[in-house]
Amino acid sequence: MPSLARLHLITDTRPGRDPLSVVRAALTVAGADLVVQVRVEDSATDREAYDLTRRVLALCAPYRATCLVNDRLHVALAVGAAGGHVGADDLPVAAARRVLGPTAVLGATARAPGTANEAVAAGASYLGVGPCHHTGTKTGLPDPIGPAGVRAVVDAVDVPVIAIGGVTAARVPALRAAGAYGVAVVGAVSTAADPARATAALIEALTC
Ligand SMILES: Cc1ncc(COP(=O)(O)OP(=O)(O)O)c(N)n1
Ligand SMILES: Cc1ncsc1CCOP(=O)(O)O
Ligand SMILES: [Mg+2]
Repeated sequence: MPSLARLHLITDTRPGRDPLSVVRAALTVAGADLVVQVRVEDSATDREAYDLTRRVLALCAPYRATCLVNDRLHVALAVGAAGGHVGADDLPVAAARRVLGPTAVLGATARAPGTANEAVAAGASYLGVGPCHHTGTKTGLPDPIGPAGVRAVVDAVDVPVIAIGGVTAARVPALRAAGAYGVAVVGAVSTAADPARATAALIEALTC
């Protein structure tokens, strides 16, 4: 299995966004060094999620970039994506692992060492850890854990930690110093005036 890319771009499907053009731009810069996670609004139908994921997968394929699906693991299986990501409101990690099979990429959300350990024991192959900073992309989240919170999880597990929540290129060095393997972003790329340039800045920050 290829190693996990350090930059995870999560699709922004809020009204008025154009997730496919953002994914296209990011891929031209990052290529295989990108994970694209398809995340749709809870109100989206399975058919909408399926159609978007098929399109994202088609964009990723020529670059050999990894495509994951948030929450809806049946969609991941249906399109042949590399795996999925689950959190507290989704299938439990062990159940998600059974659904996806032993070799799929499976991410799980954690914000503390205890839940992080449980997720890894249940079969998570990476952890999404946060929110690290305040974010305008998702509401109802607990307080940000900052780089120190990331460090606490990193020290507890032996899988890659992907920091999420308010991540910008400027914030990457502190997160990497805290032991984060990589970062997941929505707004830093999708609301940028130039998503390709924003992707390049994140890649550069992650490679320093
Ligand atoms: C890489 C990564 N980390 C965390 C999340 C959040 O997942 P979850 O807690 O299930 O929340 P939703 O994204 O489903 O609203 C993620 N998607 N990706
Ligand atoms: C889905 C999710 N889970 C925790 S923060 C977040 C949103 C991250 O978006 P942004 O990169 O715009 O802060
Ligand atoms: Mg979820």
